[in-house]
Amino acid sequence: MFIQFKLEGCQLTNIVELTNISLIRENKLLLNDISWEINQNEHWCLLGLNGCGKTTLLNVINGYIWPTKGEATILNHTFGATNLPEMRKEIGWVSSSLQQRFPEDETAITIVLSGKFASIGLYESVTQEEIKRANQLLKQLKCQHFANQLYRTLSQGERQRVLIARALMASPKLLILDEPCTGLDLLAKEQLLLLIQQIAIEPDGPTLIYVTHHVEEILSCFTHTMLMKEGRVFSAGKTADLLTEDRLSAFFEQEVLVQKIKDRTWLSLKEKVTY
Ligand SMILES: Nc1ncnc2c1ncn2[C@@H]1O[C@H](COP(=O)(O)OP(=O)(O)OP(=O)(O)O)[C@@H](O)[C@H]1O
Repeated sequence: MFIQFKLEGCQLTNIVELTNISLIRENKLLLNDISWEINQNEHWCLLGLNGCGKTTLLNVINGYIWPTKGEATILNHTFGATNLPEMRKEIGWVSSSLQQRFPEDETAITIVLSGKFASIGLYESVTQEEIKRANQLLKQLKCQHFANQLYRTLSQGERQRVLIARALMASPKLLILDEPCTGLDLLAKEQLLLLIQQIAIEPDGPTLIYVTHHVEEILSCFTHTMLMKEGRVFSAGKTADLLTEDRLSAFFEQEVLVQKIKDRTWLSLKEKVTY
């Protein structure tokens, strides 16, 4: 078994339930009537071009941005009638923007331990049990050899793995991975994807939302995919039904060639890019 997860508390219905979410900022419609349902036993990939609203949507799911219209229920917490900080403890979030926010002088293991309290920096005392779990997570994410190294001295790939260990520290029910492969070389990226695949197939592991620009990062564990475009849902459903030449050509508004190699989908343009 990769990592032992404990899902505690009441039985969940849906993991994410967004109904007709719209968001207006500075007279711009950033999210346009988005409905999205994520059930247990599903893992989703969110694919979209730059600026289509992916990060904005994740901020709505985490309760950091309040939608202008629509309803959101995340892990049984209905916005407007819930304690958002409590809800956030059940959500792990890894993004490269988070990488810059940690104190310079903290070690990898301290960063992982802070995940228990969903804090940037460790301000609470920790138990031996928690230290044991942090070490176990570091080991399972292949980071044990730099557990006591200063976080600021780690490479980008090493930091991403530490941040995933941190996100898992509180046994989240939902784990959001926002472009975790940004800046990684080919091997570091494939190693990280392998670890993500292992987390996804854990029987009691968290539901995953994986955000990317790159179709080839959509692993076989991602049962469902949402294609997002200009603040809207372009298509959503079973991954196998979405990653077709017709659908992706319509999505990119450009003829694409789809190649399936070893459970992964690779895209290239049939013609030169058009503007
Ligand atoms: N507070 C704001 N006011 C006005 N426009 C905003 C605001 N926040 C975001 N935007 C705009 O909303 C759009 C969506 O931004 P968002 O960061 O969600 O995109 P994204 O899909 O995550 O992009 P990327 O893949 O490049 O990270 C962008 O055009 C951005 O400029």
